Amino acid sequence: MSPLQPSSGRPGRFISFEGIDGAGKSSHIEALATWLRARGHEVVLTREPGGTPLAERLRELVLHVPMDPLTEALLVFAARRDHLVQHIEPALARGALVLCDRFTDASFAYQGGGRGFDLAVLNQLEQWVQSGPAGLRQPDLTVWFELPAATAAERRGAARAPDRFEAQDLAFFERVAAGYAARCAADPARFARVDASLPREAVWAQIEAQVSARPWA
Ligand SMILES: Nc1ncnc2c1ncn2[C@@H]1O[C@H](COP(=O)(O)OP(=O)(O)OP(=O)(O)O)[C@@H](O)[C@H]1O
Ligand SMILES: Cc1cn([C@H]2C[C@H](O)[C@@H](COP(=O)(O)O)O2)c(=O)[nH]c1=O
Repeated sequence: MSPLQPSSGRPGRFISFEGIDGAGKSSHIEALATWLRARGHEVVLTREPGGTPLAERLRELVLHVPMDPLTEALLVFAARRDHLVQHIEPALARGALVLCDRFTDASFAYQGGGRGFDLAVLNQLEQWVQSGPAGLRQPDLTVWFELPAATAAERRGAARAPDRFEAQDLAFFERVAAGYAARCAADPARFARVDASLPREAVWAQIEAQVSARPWA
Protein backbone atom coordinates (compact mmCIF):
# COMPACT_ATOMS: atom_id res chain seq x y z
CA MET A 1 0.00 0.00 0.00
CA SER A 2 1.28 3.47 -0.84
CA PRO A 3 2.01 5.63 2.25
CA LEU A 4 -0.59 8.11 0.95
CA GLN A 5 -3.31 5.46 0.82
CA PRO A 6 -5.62 5.70 3.87
CA SER A 7 -5.51 2.46 5.88
CA SER A 8 -9.33 2.19 5.61
CA GLY A 9 -9.10 2.47 1.82
CA ARG A 10 -11.29 5.59 1.80
CA PRO A 11 -10.42 9.23 2.38
CA GLY A 12 -10.94 10.75 5.79
CA ARG A 13 -13.65 13.35 6.31
CA PHE A 14 -13.88 16.20 8.74
CA ILE A 15 -17.24 17.14 10.31
CA SER A 16 -17.63 20.05 12.72
CA PHE A 17 -20.56 20.84 15.02
CA GLU A 18 -21.26 24.52 15.63
CA GLY A 19 -23.75 26.73 17.42
CA ILE A 20 -24.09 29.06 20.39
CA ASP A 21 -23.68 27.62 23.90
CA GLY A 22 -26.73 25.53 24.77
CA ALA A 23 -27.81 24.93 21.15
CA GLY A 24 -27.68 21.12 21.62
CA LYS A 25 -24.43 20.03 19.96
CA SER A 26 -23.22 17.78 22.76
CA SER A 27 -26.63 16.09 22.93
CA HIS A 28 -26.24 14.86 19.34
CA ILE A 29 -22.54 14.47 18.51
CA GLU A 30 -22.21 11.11 20.33
CA ALA A 31 -25.34 9.87 18.54
CA LEU A 32 -23.83 10.75 15.18
CA ALA A 33 -20.60 8.97 16.13
CA THR A 34 -22.56 5.83 17.01
CA TRP A 35 -24.58 6.06 13.79
CA LEU A 36 -21.44 6.42 11.63
CA ARG A 37 -19.63 3.58 13.44
CA ALA A 38 -22.60 1.32 12.75
CA ARG A 39 -22.02 2.08 9.07
CA GLY A 40 -18.46 0.79 9.35
CA HIS A 41 -16.49 4.00 9.79
CA GLU A 42 -13.64 4.67 12.18
CA VAL A 43 -14.88 7.75 14.05
CA VAL A 44 -12.71 10.12 16.08
CA LEU A 45 -14.69 12.33 18.45
CA THR A 46 -12.95 15.48 19.60
CA ARG A 47 -13.54 19.13 20.54
CA GLU A 48 -12.16 22.65 20.44
CA PRO A 49 -10.60 24.32 22.16
CA GLY A 50 -9.02 21.03 23.23
CA GLY A 51 -8.46 17.56 21.84
CA THR A 52 -4.79 17.20 22.84
CA PRO A 53 -3.08 17.54 26.25
CA LEU A 54 -1.65 20.94 25.30
CA ALA A 55 -4.87 22.21 23.73
CA GLU A 56 -6.88 21.09 26.78
CA ARG A 57 -4.56 23.16 28.99
CA LEU A 58 -5.08 26.16 26.71
CA ARG A 59 -8.86 25.51 26.91
CA GLU A 60 -8.77 25.91 30.69
CA LEU A 61 -7.07 29.30 30.30
CA VAL A 62 -9.39 30.53 27.55
CA LEU A 63 -12.54 29.51 29.42
CA HIS A 64 -11.54 30.73 32.89
CA VAL A 65 -8.72 33.32 32.94
CA PRO A 66 -9.44 36.98 32.07
CA MET A 67 -7.50 38.12 28.99
CA ASP A 68 -7.69 40.64 26.18
CA PRO A 69 -9.29 39.75 22.82
CA LEU A 70 -6.01 39.33 20.89
CA THR A 71 -4.63 36.97 23.54
CA GLU A 72 -7.88 35.00 23.39
CA ALA A 73 -7.74 34.75 19.59
CA LEU A 74 -4.07 33.69 19.64
CA LEU A 75 -4.77 30.99 22.25
CA VAL A 76 -7.73 29.44 20.42
CA PHE A 77 -5.67 29.29 17.21
CA ALA A 78 -2.61 27.95 19.05
CA ALA A 79 -4.79 25.19 20.50
CA ARG A 80 -6.18 24.53 17.00
CA ARG A 81 -2.70 24.22 15.49
CA ASP A 82 -1.66 21.59 18.04
CA HIS A 83 -4.99 19.76 17.63
CA LEU A 84 -4.64 19.69 13.84
CA VAL A 85 -1.04 18.54 13.80
CA GLN A 86 -1.24 15.99 16.62
CA HIS A 87 -4.73 14.60 16.26
CA ILE A 88 -6.95 15.67 13.34
CA GLU A 89 -4.55 15.35 10.39
CA PRO A 90 -3.23 11.89 11.40
CA ALA A 91 -6.80 10.62 11.83
CA LEU A 92 -7.86 11.98 8.43
CA ALA A 93 -4.74 10.51 6.84
CA ARG A 94 -5.71 7.00 7.98
CA GLY A 95 -9.24 7.44 6.62
CA ALA A 96 -11.17 8.22 9.81
CA LEU A 97 -14.21 10.44 10.11
CA VAL A 98 -13.33 13.21 12.56
CA LEU A 99 -16.29 14.70 14.46
CA CYS A 100 -15.21 17.92 16.13
CA ASP A 101 -17.35 19.87 18.61
CA ARG A 102 -16.49 23.37 17.26
CA PHE A 103 -13.71 24.50 14.91
CA THR A 104 -12.72 27.79 13.24
CA ASP A 105 -16.28 29.00 12.61
CA ALA A 106 -16.45 29.35 16.41
CA SER A 107 -13.49 31.75 16.34
CA PHE A 108 -15.22 33.93 13.74
CA ALA A 109 -18.51 33.75 15.67
CA TYR A 110 -17.20 34.24 19.25
CA GLN A 111 -14.01 36.29 18.82
CA GLY A 112 -15.15 38.04 15.61
CA GLY A 113 -18.90 38.39 16.26
CA GLY A 114 -19.18 38.23 20.05
CA ARG A 115 -16.05 40.18 20.98
CA GLY A 116 -15.97 42.33 17.84
CA PHE A 117 -12.36 41.31 17.17
CA ASP A 118 -10.76 42.19 13.80
CA LEU A 119 -11.93 39.70 11.15
CA ALA A 120 -8.85 40.39 8.99
CA VAL A 121 -6.60 39.16 11.81
CA LEU A 122 -8.78 36.04 12.21
CA ASN A 123 -8.52 35.42 8.46
CA GLN A 124 -4.74 35.66 8.70
CA LEU A 125 -4.60 33.28 11.67
CA GLU A 126 -6.86 30.83 9.81
CA GLN A 127 -4.43 30.86 6.86
CA TRP A 128 -1.37 30.33 9.06
CA VAL A 129 -2.83 27.62 11.22
CA GLN A 130 -4.82 25.59 8.71
CA SER A 131 -2.59 25.68 5.62
CA GLY A 132 -0.94 22.42 4.65
CA PRO A 133 0.30 20.55 1.58
CA ALA A 134 -3.27 20.03 0.34
CA GLY A 135 -4.32 23.66 0.87
CA LEU A 136 -6.44 25.18 3.61
CA ARG A 137 -7.91 22.56 5.95
CA GLN A 138 -11.63 23.15 6.47
CA PRO A 139 -14.40 20.80 7.56
CA ASP A 140 -16.03 18.82 4.76
CA LEU A 141 -19.33 19.37 6.53
CA THR A 142 -20.38 21.75 9.29
CA VAL A 143 -23.57 20.92 11.18
CA TRP A 144 -24.81 24.28 12.44
CA PHE A 145 -27.35 24.24 15.27
CA GLU A 146 -29.34 27.42 14.79
CA LEU A 147 -31.27 28.54 17.86
CA PRO A 148 -32.42 31.97 19.15
CA ALA A 149 -30.04 33.26 21.80
CA ALA A 150 -32.89 33.58 24.35
CA THR A 151 -33.87 29.91 23.93
CA ALA A 152 -30.26 28.80 24.30
CA ALA A 153 -29.96 30.84 27.52
CA GLU A 154 -33.07 29.14 28.93
CA ARG A 155 -31.66 25.73 28.06
CA ARG A 156 -28.30 26.49 29.67
CA GLY A 157 -30.14 27.49 32.81
CA ALA A 158 -28.19 27.80 36.04
CA ALA A 159 -27.03 24.20 36.28
CA ARG A 160 -23.32 25.01 36.69
CA ALA A 161 -20.98 27.94 37.19
CA PRO A 162 -20.71 29.73 33.83
CA ASP A 163 -17.34 30.07 32.07
CA ARG A 164 -16.11 33.33 30.47
CA PHE A 165 -18.36 32.82 27.44
CA GLU A 166 -21.46 31.41 29.12
CA ALA A 167 -21.38 34.42 31.48
CA GLN A 168 -21.94 36.84 28.58
CA ASP A 169 -25.27 38.60 28.03
CA LEU A 170 -27.93 37.99 25.40
CA ALA A 171 -26.55 40.69 23.07
CA PHE A 172 -23.17 38.87 22.99
CA PHE A 173 -24.85 35.61 21.93
CA GLU A 174 -26.94 37.43 19.32
CA ARG A 175 -23.69 38.74 17.81
CA VAL A 176 -22.22 35.21 17.96
CA ALA A 177 -25.30 33.85 16.15
CA ALA A 178 -24.90 36.57 13.49
CA GLY A 179 -21.25 35.56 13.15
CA TYR A 180 -22.28 31.98 12.42
CA ALA A 181 -24.89 33.16 9.91
CA ALA A 182 -22.21 35.18 8.08
CA ARG A 183 -19.87 32.16 7.89
CA CYS A 184 -22.73 30.04 6.56
CA ALA A 185 -23.62 32.66 3.93
CA ALA A 186 -19.98 32.77 2.78
CA ASP A 187 -19.73 28.99 2.26
CA PRO A 188 -23.26 27.54 2.08
CA ALA A 189 -22.24 24.21 0.49
CA ARG A 190 -20.21 23.30 3.58
CA PHE A 191 -23.00 24.06 6.07
CA ALA A 192 -25.93 21.85 7.05
CA ARG A 193 -28.25 24.15 8.96
CA VAL A 194 -30.30 22.43 11.64
CA ASP A 195 -33.35 24.03 13.27
CA ALA A 196 -32.29 23.37 16.87
CA SER A 197 -35.49 24.84 18.35
CA LEU A 198 -37.35 21.60 17.56
CA PRO A 199 -37.64 18.63 19.94
CA ARG A 200 -34.58 16.35 20.17
CA GLU A 201 -35.99 13.65 17.86
CA ALA A 202 -36.69 16.23 15.14
CA VAL A 203 -33.21 17.70 15.52
CA TRP A 204 -31.68 14.25 15.17
CA ALA A 205 -33.82 13.53 12.08
CA GLN A 206 -32.41 16.63 10.38
CA ILE A 207 -28.83 15.61 11.20
CA GLU A 208 -29.37 12.06 9.96
CA ALA A 209 -30.93 13.33 6.71
CA GLN A 210 -28.14 15.84 6.10
CA VAL A 211 -25.33 13.38 6.77
CA SER A 212 -27.01 10.56 4.83
CA ALA A 213 -27.12 12.84 1.80
CA ARG A 214 -23.30 12.90 1.69
CA PRO A 215 -21.98 10.13 -0.56
CA TRP A 216 -19.14 9.29 1.84
CA ALA A 217 -21.36 8.72 4.91
N1 LIG B 1 -33.90 19.79 21.16
C1 LIG B 1 -33.83 20.11 22.44
N2 LIG B 1 -34.92 20.55 23.09
C2 LIG B 1 -34.87 20.91 24.40
N3 LIG B 1 -33.74 20.85 25.15
C3 LIG B 1 -32.62 20.42 24.55
C4 LIG B 1 -32.59 20.02 23.18
N4 LIG B 1 -31.34 19.64 22.85
C5 LIG B 1 -30.59 19.79 23.98
N5 LIG B 1 -31.36 20.25 25.00
C6 LIG B 1 -30.92 20.56 26.37
O1 LIG B 1 -30.30 21.85 26.30
C7 LIG B 1 -29.17 21.90 27.14
C8 LIG B 1 -27.92 22.24 26.31
O2 LIG B 1 -27.67 21.17 25.41
P1 LIG B 1 -26.18 20.76 25.02
O3 LIG B 1 -25.31 20.67 26.24
O4 LIG B 1 -26.26 19.58 24.13
O5 LIG B 1 -25.77 22.06 24.19
P2 LIG B 1 -24.35 22.44 23.58
O6 LIG B 1 -24.62 23.08 22.27
O7 LIG B 1 -23.44 21.27 23.57
O8 LIG B 1 -23.86 23.51 24.62
P3 LIG B 1 -22.33 23.95 24.99
O9 LIG B 1 -21.70 24.38 23.72
O10 LIG B 1 -22.52 25.07 25.96
O11 LIG B 1 -21.66 22.75 25.62
C9 LIG B 1 -29.08 20.53 27.84
O12 LIG B 1 -29.73 20.63 29.08
C10 LIG B 1 -29.85 19.61 26.91
O13 LIG B 1 -30.43 18.54 27.60
C1 LIG C 1 -13.38 26.69 19.34
C2 LIG C 1 -13.74 27.98 20.03
C3 LIG C 1 -14.56 27.99 21.14
N1 LIG C 1 -14.87 29.15 21.74
C4 LIG C 1 -15.75 29.13 22.92
C5 LIG C 1 -17.16 28.72 22.62
C6 LIG C 1 -17.62 28.06 23.91
O1 LIG C 1 -18.21 29.05 24.73
C7 LIG C 1 -16.33 27.58 24.54
C8 LIG C 1 -16.19 26.09 24.48
O2 LIG C 1 -17.15 25.50 25.31
P1 LIG C 1 -18.00 24.20 24.86
O3 LIG C 1 -18.90 23.95 26.03
O4 LIG C 1 -17.00 23.10 24.65
O5 LIG C 1 -18.75 24.52 23.63
O6 LIG C 1 -15.27 28.18 23.84
C9 LIG C 1 -14.36 30.34 21.26
O7 LIG C 1 -14.63 31.40 21.82
N2 LIG C 1 -13.57 30.33 20.16
C10 LIG C 1 -13.22 29.19 19.52
O8 LIG C 1 -12.48 29.23 18.49
